[in-house]
Amino acid sequence: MGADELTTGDVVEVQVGPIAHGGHCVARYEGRVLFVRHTVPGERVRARITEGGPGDRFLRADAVEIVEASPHRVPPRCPVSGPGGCGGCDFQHVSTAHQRELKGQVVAEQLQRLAGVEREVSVEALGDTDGLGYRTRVEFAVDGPTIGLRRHRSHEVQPVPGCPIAVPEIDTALAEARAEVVDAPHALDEVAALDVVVPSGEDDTVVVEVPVGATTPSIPITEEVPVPTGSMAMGVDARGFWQVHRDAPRVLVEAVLAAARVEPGERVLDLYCGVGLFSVPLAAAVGESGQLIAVESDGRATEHLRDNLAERPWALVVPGRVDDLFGVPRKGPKGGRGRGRGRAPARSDLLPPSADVVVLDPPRTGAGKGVVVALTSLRPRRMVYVACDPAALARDTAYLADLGYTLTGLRALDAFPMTHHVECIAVFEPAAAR
Ligand SMILES: C[S@@+](CC[C@H](N)C(=O)[O-])C[C@H]1O[C@@H](n2cnc3c(N)ncnc32)[C@H](O)[C@@H]1O
Repeated sequence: MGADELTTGDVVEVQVGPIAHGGHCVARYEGRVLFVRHTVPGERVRARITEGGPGDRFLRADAVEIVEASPHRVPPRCPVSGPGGCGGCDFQHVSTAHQRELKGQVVAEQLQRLAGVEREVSVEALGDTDGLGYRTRVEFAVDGPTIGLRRHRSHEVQPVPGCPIAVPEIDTALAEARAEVVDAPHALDEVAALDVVVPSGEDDTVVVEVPVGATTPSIPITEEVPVPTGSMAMGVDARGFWQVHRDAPRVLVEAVLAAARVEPGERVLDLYCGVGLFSVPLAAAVGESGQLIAVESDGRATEHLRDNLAERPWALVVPGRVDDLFGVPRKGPKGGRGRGRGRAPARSDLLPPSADVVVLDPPRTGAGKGVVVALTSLRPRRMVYVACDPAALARDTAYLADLGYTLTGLRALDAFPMTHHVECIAVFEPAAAR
């Protein structure tokens, strides 16, 4: 079969090359690039094309037969994780130690390619190393009486017997929901998803029924996070943003505090702060002679943030989008006259003219050039950038370098075992100050 004619459904034998960002490996078939899932670098596999055809820049494929296996291949711990199955995990077939090596290679490759930074990256396990039983939140998709998880790049629902990467309480809740549907087959007809949450600060599992075409009720819960001074109880919505790995809140707080090296009396910005996982301990670190400014755009998260910071009146909550508050124009839709085109909005007076330390934890898209420019204009002595997407981090690392801020520290945490996701904590300092 000629490479130019390859199309969805065809099966070809390929030698698998390096890991790429996104949970797949790169392979070539007569020069054409294939992104192959369910394989490991170095393997020889038969791969079925799952997306793409003649004229496409690359094709997506699943390894459906392993001709020569990698020594890092292990039997998947989940029966529905293979080709065509649940799209939640990318690396069930890879030893957890090698998963971390692969993620380290991806972070290093992104930094090298997008920012010209040469650095070996080793990814740290969070607590246990088997990569199972860690998720405290799972949103199950519902399709009529079927409860499951979405297939890869699809809306189809794959029924699941349970979720081995979730804490056991989640499987118990799933079994109860299933039993209910057996008794009443139409019970979930108006339900789009079941969001199951196991809050660390409460005894009971919370199951949120997400209705079809209607607003989901907001259900406040309490998370309890061990911190150096004891424990902090934080209010958050059951469906609001919260770190999914049961150990991630504690480990991330420790890592951010260690990276920020905040002194009493300093002014610290915590941007994209959610309900204040970092804001609360940072406010404690600056003390009442200092100032903590916490910025978050989500309305419900901001309400929780105010409550969570209530005992620290030197902490200022600024509701709104970081880009808007800094007067950074938003990008419009491609080629269109999108919102934000034209004159930039004015910078908000709520933001200070300078800061000692900036902590930022933006969503997957990263901060972007405009925000990075605004942050460097505050002349912080340190920026701590928490990133869930290594490509966005690498792109922003390049912008920061152009503006005189060098990457001086990096930790990568395996906060999402079995998936390709990785959490990075990067430290940037002014080049001249080093
Ligand atoms: C990755 S979460 C981090 C939250 C917090 N640091 C934590 O670990 O719990 C990113 C947060 O940024 C908020 N967000 C997204 N875009 C934003 C924007 N443009 N400006 C301000 N906040 C934003 C989201 O609502 C979310 O709470």
